[in-house]
Amino acid sequence: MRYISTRGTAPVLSFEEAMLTGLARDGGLYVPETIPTLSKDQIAAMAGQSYEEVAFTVMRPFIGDTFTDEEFRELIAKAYGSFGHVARAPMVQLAPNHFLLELFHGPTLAFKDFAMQLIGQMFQKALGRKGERVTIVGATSGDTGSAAIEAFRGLDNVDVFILYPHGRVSEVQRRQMTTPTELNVHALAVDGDFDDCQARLKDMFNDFEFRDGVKLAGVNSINWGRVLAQVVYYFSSAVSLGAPDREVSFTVPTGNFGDIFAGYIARQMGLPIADLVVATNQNDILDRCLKGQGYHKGGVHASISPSMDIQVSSNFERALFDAYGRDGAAIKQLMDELGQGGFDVSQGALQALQEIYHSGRASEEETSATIADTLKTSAELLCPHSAIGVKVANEQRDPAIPMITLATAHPAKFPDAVEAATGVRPGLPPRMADLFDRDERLTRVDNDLDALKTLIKGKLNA
Ligand SMILES: Cc1ncc(COP(=O)(O)O)c(C=O)c1O
Ligand SMILES: N[C@@H](CCOP(=O)(O)O)C(=O)O
Repeated sequence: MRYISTRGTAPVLSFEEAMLTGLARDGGLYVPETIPTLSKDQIAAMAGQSYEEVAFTVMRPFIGDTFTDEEFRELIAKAYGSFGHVARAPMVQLAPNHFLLELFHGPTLAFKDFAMQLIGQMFQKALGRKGERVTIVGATSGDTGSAAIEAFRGLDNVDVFILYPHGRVSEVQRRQMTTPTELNVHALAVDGDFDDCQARLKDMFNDFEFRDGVKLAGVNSINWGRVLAQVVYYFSSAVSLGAPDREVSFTVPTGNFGDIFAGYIARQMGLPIADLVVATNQNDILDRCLKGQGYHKGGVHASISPSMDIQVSSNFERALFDAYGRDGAAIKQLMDELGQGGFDVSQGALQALQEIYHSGRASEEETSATIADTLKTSAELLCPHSAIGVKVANEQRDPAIPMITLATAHPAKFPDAVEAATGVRPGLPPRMADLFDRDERLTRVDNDLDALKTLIKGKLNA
């Protein structure tokens, strides 16, 4: 299996190389050269299997000879062993033919744990045998950072720096990043929004002297391994509702487009998915674009679903790459235009996108109302991101086709928004009960590439 860049001019890499490289050297994102498919029988055989067995079947064709089967099974087992639910990704029913896929039973209570726990294991194995050390820099609107710090804290071969927007993540998210005591992990509070953090991260990857000097690696969904691990729960949930003999649809609360893109990959692999619905908050650039209004940046507005406060949606580049017939030069041109403020999508590419993705948005009021309604009608306490999914799914779903809405975080990560909507303050699980008593360690830093590079180099040399 070989990996190519969405901008067409970076070296073609193996899975291991793509995983450890992060952003392609031409500024693009790595994608598999071809998408392997699973037969109907292979998908049907997943019924009744453990999450770990499904994970092995789904991911194995993508990893080439990076790990032996035995090694890969062991890494998967270690990754999901710490999850708080035996099913790993259980489902509950909200209404006839509407299901909620709970992706928040991992160690940091968000869907990011599914990929990050595995990436942590894969990095450790791959770097350990090469005898190499890398510097991971990540950008977060709250959940990627906490999941990455949890997955990599204390590991031998990595130093981790997480850039988060100062004052724009929930207190639980911030404390998950700032309270671990292991000295190889660092939380950096940037004076800016998430788009600024992600832009500075990509600047670092595009600064080859810095990149090569610190051996930069990435664990955002820039990294193909992140997307790959998220493909698995599309299979496990669809099969439990009757796939491959029955079609299902998915609604996905969306920001950086990694999670919904994983759904698209599942569909390309042969999973019968009728609709893939993108659900955004008031930062609705993706909804507007998919409705034919072009991709034009506005400001990022802080919301009660802070993890989705994103305008420059990194993985949309992967979706555009396929919609433009895998024309790397066309994608480079669009991304250059995005740097100047935005671009219009060609008619053919828009049609290709609309054949795959539907979309909707939820305002702040609609998000709160959905949290309250869902508690009343289904006794389910939603986080604001999941509520956006449920609101959009309710509007768009075909009652004849099972709809699976992804619940991307535990409500206790966003207690203020949930309490304001319902009067109920969700509590953290007992293992995190002392989160608010722990000391915090963070560094404030300007939204400035040189300041960040100096800070990171200084900490590495300390
Ligand atoms: C809780 C939560 N929901 C949804 C999203 C959106 O996921 P994606 O960025 O993969 O679109 C994120 C962050 O990315 C998140 O943290
Ligand atoms: N919502 C994310 C934003 C980063 O997304 P990623 O999937 O590219 O890591 C977060 O919580 O940080």
